[in-house]
Amino acid sequence: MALNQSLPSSTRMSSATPDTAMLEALVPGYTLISRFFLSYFHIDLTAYLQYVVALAVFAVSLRYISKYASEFFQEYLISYAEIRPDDELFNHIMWWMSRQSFMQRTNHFVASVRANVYFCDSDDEMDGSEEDSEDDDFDTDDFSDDEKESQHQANVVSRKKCEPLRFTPSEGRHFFWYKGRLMILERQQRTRNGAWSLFNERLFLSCLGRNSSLIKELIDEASKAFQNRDGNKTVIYRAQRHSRADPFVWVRCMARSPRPLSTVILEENEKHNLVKDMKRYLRSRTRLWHSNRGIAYKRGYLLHGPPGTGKTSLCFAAAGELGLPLYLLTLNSNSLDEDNLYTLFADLPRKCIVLIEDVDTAGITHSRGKTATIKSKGDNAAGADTEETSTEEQSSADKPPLDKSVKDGITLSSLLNVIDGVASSEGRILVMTTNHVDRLDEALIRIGRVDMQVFLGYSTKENIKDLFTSIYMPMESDIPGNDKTELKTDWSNCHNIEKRKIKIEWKKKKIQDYRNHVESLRSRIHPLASEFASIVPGGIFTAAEIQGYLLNHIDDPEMAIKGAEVWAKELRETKRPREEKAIENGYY
Ligand SMILES: Nc1ncnc2c1ncn2[C@@H]1O[C@H](COP(=O)(O)OP(=O)(O)OP(=O)(O)O)[C@@H](O)[C@H]1O
Repeated sequence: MALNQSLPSSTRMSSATPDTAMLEALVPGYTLISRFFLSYFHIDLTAYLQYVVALAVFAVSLRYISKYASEFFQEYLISYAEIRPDDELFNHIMWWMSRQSFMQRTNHFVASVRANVYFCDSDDEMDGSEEDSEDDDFDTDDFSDDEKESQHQANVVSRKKCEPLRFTPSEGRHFFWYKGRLMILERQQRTRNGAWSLFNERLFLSCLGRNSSLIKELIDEASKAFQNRDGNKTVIYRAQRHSRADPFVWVRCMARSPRPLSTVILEENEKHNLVKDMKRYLRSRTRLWHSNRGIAYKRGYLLHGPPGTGKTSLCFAAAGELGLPLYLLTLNSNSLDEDNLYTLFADLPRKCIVLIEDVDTAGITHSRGKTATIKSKGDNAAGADTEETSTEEQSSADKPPLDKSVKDGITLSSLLNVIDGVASSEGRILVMTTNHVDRLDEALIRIGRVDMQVFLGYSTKENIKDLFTSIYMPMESDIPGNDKTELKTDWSNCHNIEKRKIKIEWKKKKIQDYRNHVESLRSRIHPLASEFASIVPGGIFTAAEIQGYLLNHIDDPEMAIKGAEVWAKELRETKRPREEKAIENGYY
């Protein structure tokens, strides 16, 4: 013992080597730490070896015990639900959370304005701000027109600056009470290669106890609340991806008030036949009829015609009329491949409209890529329509190819497989639009893939009259007092009862004046429409062009008529070279 004490410290250290080696294995860096203590504090950790070992063993076992205890706890004592970010439910929960009072009290949250993934379409709030603006118009009546205009502008600008703030739970655990029980929401985010990706997020909802009914109730409530705010609006989804590494998925982009079918001006028969056909297809007995006969339950439409003739508008109005969500898909992206397209179609709900706009510009016209053809033959071996495919290929081969035969992304073959292959999704309505129907491959528009074609052409005299009427004819909801705008006016800051009465009387008079103006406009609108149609030539302008002109004179139909001749002449001159070129190319 005395000998050991007289030895230099380095020798003492080396005599403890087997122990330190063991400690080094348990506590990496132990040797360095003990040397540090010895040289600077003159404390020999080896003297406390048994305590250090005990501590190390305790720390290691605690790690394991806590891991197993937490697993046991999660397995047997709590219920939890995982919500994946590629599921629409993720947005429902985040939106619902943002509305809960505990989000106002929490001290770690994500703050955002409307333009984010959960709140990209708070139409309800938008409507509110529009209503306010109408009140502004009434209240600024004492000013001159210029002052009124600049005050209105100032209001609009200030409203724009005041985007509503939304707070959602940030990464980590959040505790809150729901129906008297403690709930935990855990948001986990993992970055991929340093980049944030929505798809790497995970959301867990948990509560104490093995009964998960409360979590299900919460999810149900959040989902219903989210859907209820849409009311009868047409919800629009778009295929998009969050980063280059992610696949395309359907992302809800907005919910818009449905467009009345009557505001899409074209032959009455055409649009009613289209909607009637869609309605017939959606009946449950049609589904049964198809399944009894082994006929694929799907329906395709092609809307074609020059740009600005109402193809998209018609599709949107039909979605509103049928109460279906609209799924927008563009095939132009090089990174969209057959597998991804297939997944997108597989993810569609049972009843919806898929709109593929400008299908001719997707680089898949007239030509089935070599690789894709081989692929489609392979698919046919699995039971698809072999004979038909080969005849279609023959017909395609006869035509001069307009595009490269193979492109990155979607090939014609891929598209045909997805919309009409054996495993393609059933129940959806597919609408394709094009400006150049003659450029499309026959295979794409053959009966079965496209069951009805609707041509939307330049506006006829009758269409011009209808367009004029639909733009200037006041609607019931335009009249103040017929909707909630009048009731929403805030008189609360007007405490003087007499003054208040005067204000209300004043407002009533304003409304009456506006009603008189509307009545007078209503009685004049049809003769004005006929006059406008007699000036603007039929069969030359698109509805979009005419609408654009009329919107420039939105407050003054008489002025629109006055300037119509000059406008039509000038537009015709600018269009002439385009028309000639189009005729030369055989497009129209
Ligand atoms: N037939 C129509 N009836 C009423 N409005 C129309 C009509 N056609 C076009 N419009 C108006 O013109 C604008 C453009 O219409 P829309 O996008 O539906 O045309 P489109 O044929 O789909 O054009 P594109 O081929 O360029 O996609 C919209 O604001 C729409 O209100």
